[in-house]
Amino acid sequence: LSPAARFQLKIGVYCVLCLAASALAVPLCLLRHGGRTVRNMRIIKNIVKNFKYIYGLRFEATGLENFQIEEPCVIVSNHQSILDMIGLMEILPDNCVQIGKKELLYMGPVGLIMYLGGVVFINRKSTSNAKTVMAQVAQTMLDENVKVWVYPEGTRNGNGDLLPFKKGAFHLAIQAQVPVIPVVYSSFSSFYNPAKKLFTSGKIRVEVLQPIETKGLKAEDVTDLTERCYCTMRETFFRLSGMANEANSSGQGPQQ
Ligand SMILES: CCCCC/C=C\C/C=C\CCCCCCCC(=O)SCCNC(=O)CCNC(=O)[C@H](O)C(C)(C)COP(=O)(O)OP(=O)(O)OC[C@H]1O[C@@H](n2cnc3c(N)ncnc32)[C@H](O)[C@@H]1OP(=O)(O)O
Ligand SMILES: CCCCCCCC/C=C\CCCCCCCC(=O)OC[C@@H](O)COP(=O)(O)O
Repeated sequence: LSPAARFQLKIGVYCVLCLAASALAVPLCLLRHGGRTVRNMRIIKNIVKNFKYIYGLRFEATGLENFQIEEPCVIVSNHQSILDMIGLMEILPDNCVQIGKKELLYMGPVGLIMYLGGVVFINRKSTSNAKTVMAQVAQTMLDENVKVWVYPEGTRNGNGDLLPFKKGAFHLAIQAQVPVIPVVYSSFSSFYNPAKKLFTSGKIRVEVLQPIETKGLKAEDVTDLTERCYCTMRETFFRLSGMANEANSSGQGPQQ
């Protein structure tokens, strides 16, 4: 097989795996919990945690103790690829839902299992709709003691840097007055690069950073909080990826 064909095959197998595992997990979740609840995430996590063995991926996680807080929080992490879902499930704390684009809901069993796991779907093309949904999430996370995982770049980005952050996650944290916990995954580029049709086994370093408190912060502090988080995560990304010098280059660019 050519490298391109091998790459396509591995991605194809990943999609089939996700579809098949979701089709298996749907009845398990329905039988165990009867419907849509964050408790289904445990079932999903236990299944997805095995995917890494198929692809020879190894995770080295540090700072997991930073998840051990009683209150809800907003977890923000970098987003490089559809493979991030494996890294997400590797360290996902209990009672944690993700924010996802609404298009994911239409991926057959994969959409259904995300729905059953409590994923909150937003319409990225409508800021006002996304804001309304996020405001409801702020209330729910307090009422039900739920953590929320957001990809603040708002889209996948495998170019070896972080995209400027969108502000939704930080509005959410300030509205709910809960801490932000940044999580950074090292660059996949040494083992996964769609442009070069590269997809081999590899090691991913992941660091859960210390919570950033938001108590007392107001809407006008969102930009500053976003920038602080971005700078810390970008520095950590370069350090974990062995690209320490890059951290001194450009900072948080204009919002997209
Ligand atoms: C068993 C086997 C299973 C197999 C596998 C299957 C499933 C596994 C199960 C679960 C895994 C789920 C994994 C899900 C992954 C999902 C990944 C994604 O989909 S990423 C894409 C979606 N997510 C996001 O987009 C989040 C990040 N985006 C944002 O936060 C955005 O801010 C936004 C809320 C979407 C709005 O977008 P916009 O482009 O308009 O952003 P800006 O940030 O520039 O904001 C514009 C303007 O509005 C103000 N603003 C923003 N948000 C708010 C708010 N909540 N309240 C008030 N104001 C807000 C912002 O400040 C800007 O104004 P200003 O410039 O004046 O400051
Ligand atoms: C009957 C319908 C059949 C549909 C077939 C769908 C086949 C695809 C099956 C499995 C794919 C597994 C996806 C795992 C979920 C990962 C979520 C994810 O990473 O979404 C990307 C999103 O964050 C950002 O999207 P963009 O980068 O803006 O784009």
